[in-house]
Order: sequence, then structure tokens, then C-alpha cells
Amino acid sequence: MESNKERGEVRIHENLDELSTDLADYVAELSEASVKERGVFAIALSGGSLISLMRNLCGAPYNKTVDWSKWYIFWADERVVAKNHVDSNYKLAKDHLLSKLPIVPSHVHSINDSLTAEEAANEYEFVIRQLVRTRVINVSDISDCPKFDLILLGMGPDGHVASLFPNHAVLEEKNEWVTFITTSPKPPPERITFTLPVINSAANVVVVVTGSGKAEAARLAIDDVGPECEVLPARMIEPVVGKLVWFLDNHAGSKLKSFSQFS
Ligand SMILES: O=C(O)[C@H](O)[C@@H](O)[C@H](O)[C@H](O)COP(=O)(O)O
Repeated sequence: MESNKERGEVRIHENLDELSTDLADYVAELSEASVKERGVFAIALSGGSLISLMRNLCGAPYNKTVDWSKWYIFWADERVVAKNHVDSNYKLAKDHLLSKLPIVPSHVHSINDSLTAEEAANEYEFVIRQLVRTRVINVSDISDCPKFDLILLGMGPDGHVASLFPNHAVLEEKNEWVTFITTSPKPPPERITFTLPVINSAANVVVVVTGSGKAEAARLAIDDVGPECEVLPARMIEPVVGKLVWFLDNHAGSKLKSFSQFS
């Protein structure tokens, strides 16, 4: 079920299996287009359920059809913990996705886990700047921001995306590409995150939202519901030139105006 709206394309799926199938297909399609156009695919991941929902990429036909050697992996947000810690977004992606794919190890750009949150954010931004210079990561057509080929995000029931939480000063950050927080309402408290200008400069942004606990936040993020929704971080995702696609299951999509026309 699909609809096109001002807030991006909304795809509502009957169940998680259907969502996973469609998500793998979409990511593979974007990879192919990007490799054809630029010779590389720079993709940023987040944590949460998103990673297991990408599982189909590890099997046929994608294990053969995707040009994994051209993938460069980044994180849109990361918890400031050791890489082998159970809370690490890197560990989550490595255990459930990256270790099952033939990605070139030097193409995996995870955050330095031996630094403070502030240092790690600065260093990660520096790494990204170097890769923009060599065009492993593309550059925005209208600013000096990086233009990731794809940024994949989950959304919390409070409407947070990456580690951009409601009412947090980090939402105002206009200059930094990567910043840090030490007061995350969702543990662990210390995190680094892409800022809104970077997310909104991407060529493609995908937000994956599942479960009835997120139905209200999904409505506020996607539907035209007036000023009450304006403070929701997920609502602030508005790619300037790029394409935004929401992948929802029918529980998360159940409060959308367009849902009744689907069911
Ligand atoms: O580091 C994090 O906490 C995640 O990157 C976070 O932004 C996540 O994507 C959402 O909280 C949704 O998580 P779920 O899909 O598991 O609910």
C-alpha cells in the first residue's frame, strides 16, 4: 500500500515480513542507482529494530545482485559505549547484518569508542569531511553538507530520530554535521548524532516505523495535523532535494488519515 504526500512517500505494510521484503528491495534499488551514477553507495545506519528489518539483504537474490564492494557504511547515530557493548549500534549492525555481507572492512566507518562523546563527534565529522573531499560521500548541490546516498532511521514513540530527541537543543544545531548529547532520555545517555542539516541533505532518507506504540507519533510526523506536531523531530525531516520514504507496518500506520483508504 503506497501513497504520495507532501511529507514523502508512505508505504504501509500488512506485516513485518512484507515490510522487510520491500525494504531490502528498495535499499538494493538505491544501491544499484547510486553505484551506476557515482561508483559508490554511502549509506548511514541507525540502531533499533531497523537492523533486523534489513535482514533480507543477507539472502538471495541480494547476496549476488548487490555490488557490496561499493558500499561505504556510516552511522547516523551511535551510543558512546565500547564497540563490543550490548548497547552499541555498531555491534548490532555488525552481528545482524554486516558480518553476513561481503562489505570491505575499511569501508565501515564506525565511531571511535575510546573518546569522549564530544571528541568522538568531532573526529567522526572530520572523517566524513575527508570522505566528502574525495567524493566517497557526495556533496549537497546547495550547501557544503555531505549528501549521503541513503540515511536509514528508526523513530521512537516520542518521535525521536537518530539521537535527535524532542525539545533538545541539538535540534537547533545548524553548523555542525555531527554533534553529541550527554542527556539522552533513552539510555544510554551519551550519544553522537548526525544533525538535521546533514539528514536533510541526503539523497534519500528512509524512516522505518513499526508497532502500535508509535502510531500517534507517526500521525504527528506524517499527517497534516497543525502546529502541535511542529516540535516532533521526525516532523523536521524534510530532505531539501532528496526523497523521503516512510516504511510502516499497519500498526504504526493505523492512525494516519490515509490508512482507512488502504484497509
Ligand atoms: O540509537 C538509538 O537509540 C537508535 O538509533 C534510535 O534512534 C532508534 O532508531 C529508535 O529509537 C527506534 O528504535 P526501535 O525501532 O527499536 O523502536
